[in-house]
Amino acid sequence: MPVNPTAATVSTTGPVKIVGTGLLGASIGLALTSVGLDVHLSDLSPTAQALARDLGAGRPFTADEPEPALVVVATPPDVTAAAVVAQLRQHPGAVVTDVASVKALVAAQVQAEAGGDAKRYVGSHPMAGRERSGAAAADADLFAGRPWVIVPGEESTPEAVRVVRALAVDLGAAPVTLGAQEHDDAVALVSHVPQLASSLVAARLHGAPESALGLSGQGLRDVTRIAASDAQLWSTILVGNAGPVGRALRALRSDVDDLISALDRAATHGPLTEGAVGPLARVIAAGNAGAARIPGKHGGAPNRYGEVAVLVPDAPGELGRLFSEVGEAGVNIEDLQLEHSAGQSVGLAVLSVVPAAAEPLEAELDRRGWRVVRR
Ligand SMILES: NC(=O)C1=CN([C@@H]2O[C@H](COP(=O)(O)OP(=O)(O)OC[C@H]3O[C@@H](n4cnc5c(N)ncnc54)[C@H](O)[C@@H]3O)[C@@H](O)[C@H]2O)C=CC1
Ligand SMILES: O=C(O)C(=O)Cc1ccc(O)cc1
Repeated sequence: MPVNPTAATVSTTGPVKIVGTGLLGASIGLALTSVGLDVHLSDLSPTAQALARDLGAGRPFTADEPEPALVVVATPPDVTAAAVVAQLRQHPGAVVTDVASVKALVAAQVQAEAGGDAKRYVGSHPMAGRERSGAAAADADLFAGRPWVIVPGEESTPEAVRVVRALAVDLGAAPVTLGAQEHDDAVALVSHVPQLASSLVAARLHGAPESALGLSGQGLRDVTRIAASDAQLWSTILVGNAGPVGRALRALRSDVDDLISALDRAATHGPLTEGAVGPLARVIAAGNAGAARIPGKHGGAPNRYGEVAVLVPDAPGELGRLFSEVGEAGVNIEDLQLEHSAGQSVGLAVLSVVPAAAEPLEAELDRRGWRVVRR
């Protein structure tokens, strides 16, 4: 589904230079080249740059290129401020933004080192990504419908802010303006602690017996999806937001301590002992209330795609047959997830389709004898 705007509707003017051509840089490059903008790529790793080029995210930056109007720095957070300052110096006519997941540290370093050039810098952070790094995982539609935080510096000009907001809008995102500290506190809660929670739960599975792992279901898969994230990138993000993440983790630890006390009471004195059930139920109920506040879940903003889950027999050709029948029903598969438990004779294919196609497709697959799972 084309979710990016056409060349006629974009207000970003090129050339756009992208420094750091991994997941984020290449995704931005793909989206911008798809609407006809001139995109120049630059990466410390020649191979990362060549891969982004080969995927169609732009062409390598060379010294004879026309000056960029906009530079997007998409490097890991620990080198982002230095890269921003270098780009401000190298391109005196360009607006420079970055997409790092931490903002206060980057803003402070840019302000300290860029001097008068800081007026052309505006920080930003698209709240979109994946648990995979590198250009190979890039997607032009990555930002569609996602918030994109704009963090103007103390000295940013209104024009520089306008240019960065326009980039977010042109990539299909919804710009949200926040201060650097406000941003860092928010992402500690909605992104950085969830990453750690996922990693902590998944880490407990290391060394678990196969017989236990064989019982894994969707709940465990949901909680551990982002445990596959890149360890080096995430360590850099977490130390870059150490204060807010540490505070949020302490609050979590206090809740965990309450749970352990209640469980210890139940383990020692029996499940019905006074003070055992209450704290456990309170945590689950508080979790219900918290989860209900996440936009996009439980009647919030609509998801980008509808999902149709179908049980597929574990036999040669069955998945192919499902794809052909979805095609015959006139529905395009936008994305696919396969869930398969060891030793089971069926797998679950979760097809992402445009929302309006989900229900009719379920009905059609039912009619054709497929076992549709309504979740
Ligand atoms: N991965 C995600 O889901 C998200 C990441 N971000 C932020 O985007 C930035 C990039 O992350 P990813 O694209 O995931 O990482 P990535 O690892 O896929 O790509 C980073 C690229 O930067 C290059 N690089 C490193 N140092 C450089 C330097 N000094 N100059 C030029 N290139 C350099 C690397 O060679 C690599 O190709 C990070 O700051 C991250 O916090 C923001 C939103 C989501
Ligand atoms: O995969 C997910 O669910 C994410 O939330 C991706 C993500 C990772 C890092 C960020 O700084 C922003 C977004």
